Amino acid sequence: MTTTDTSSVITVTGVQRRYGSGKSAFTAVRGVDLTVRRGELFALLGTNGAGKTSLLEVVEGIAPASAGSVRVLGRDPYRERHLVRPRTGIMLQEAGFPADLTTAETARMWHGTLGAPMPVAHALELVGLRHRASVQVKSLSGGERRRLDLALAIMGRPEVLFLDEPTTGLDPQSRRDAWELVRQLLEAGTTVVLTTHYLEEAEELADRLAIMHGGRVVREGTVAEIVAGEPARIRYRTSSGELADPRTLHALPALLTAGRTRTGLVEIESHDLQATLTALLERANAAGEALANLEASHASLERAFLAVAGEDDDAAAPPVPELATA
Ligand SMILES: Nc1ncnc2c1ncn2[C@@H]1O[C@H](COP(=O)(O)OP(=O)(O)OP(=O)(O)O)[C@@H](O)[C@H]1O
Repeated sequence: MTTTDTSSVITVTGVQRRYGSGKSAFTAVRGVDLTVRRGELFALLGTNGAGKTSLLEVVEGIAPASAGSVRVLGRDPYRERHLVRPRTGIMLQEAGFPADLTTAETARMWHGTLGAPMPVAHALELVGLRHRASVQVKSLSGGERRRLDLALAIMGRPEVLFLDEPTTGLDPQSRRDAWELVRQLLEAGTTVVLTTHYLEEAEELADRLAIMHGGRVVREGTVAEIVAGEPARIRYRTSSGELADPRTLHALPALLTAGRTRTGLVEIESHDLQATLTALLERANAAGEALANLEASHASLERAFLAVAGEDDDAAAPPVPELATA
């Protein structure tokens, strides 16, 4: 157990999660170590089926780990659920409240289960749902339901908030409103763990993030740290002259690859954008060549994600060790 660092609100050590048994057993989480610090937003990204929800459920205390250990606020969230749950807020992918209740009735019902909740009207106000208070849940739009889920998750003023794909189905304005609300919660000191398929959301909100693939964390750090490991890219179009032939570019400094896109652009990958671009432009100027549609960009989180998604599940992965006792 690693709870000596008081700034760590969540510590995940060697966690595995296995479904089924015998020959049909499947290990969805294959040995994950993570730390989430107090007051930060930690985003968990990953390809479909990477194991994000499987891991999150263990951290939320909804399911036990098959191996390894988890501490949330210094406690085991599964075995000591009664101590941890009142201090956390959980927004699942599917909430599953009775569809015949109205928005306000649902919120009041939930309100009754909490220790020191904020008033129902305030929670609905924060997510922009007050005007829908008397509408039955089944008549809410998909995005309005997500906002109701969010209202319920924050109603108990949690110290740690888990948001599993909170803005799926929200229109762009509602998504930005939800981000603003999350920012306010962070400013008030809430620790947030978020899963999302919207990389822009992670770029906007995350202090640190992890990318999962095949049951493991394969990248972890700030957005800048993760992106720094990926090459920068230069593209241009030129129909004649030596710069039109990618094979003549091999002498450019910091060059990784040079080739052509399907649409005929010359595409260069570099590990030092400034050095490569400077040398390229000097050559173009000396030769009097015009580089049309010139584009130079550092790697984005999307590029880092796509690189992960293209990695073979087992190529870099050591075998999962035999399960230790949870
Ligand atoms: N109850 C279960 N029994 C067997 N396998 C399961 C079960 N739940 C999930 N899995 C498998 O575990 C793997 C991880 O699933 P999980 O839902 O954790 O992934 P995810 O990263 O949240 O995916 P997504 O982004 O698609 O929501 C998947 O291959 C899934 O099929």
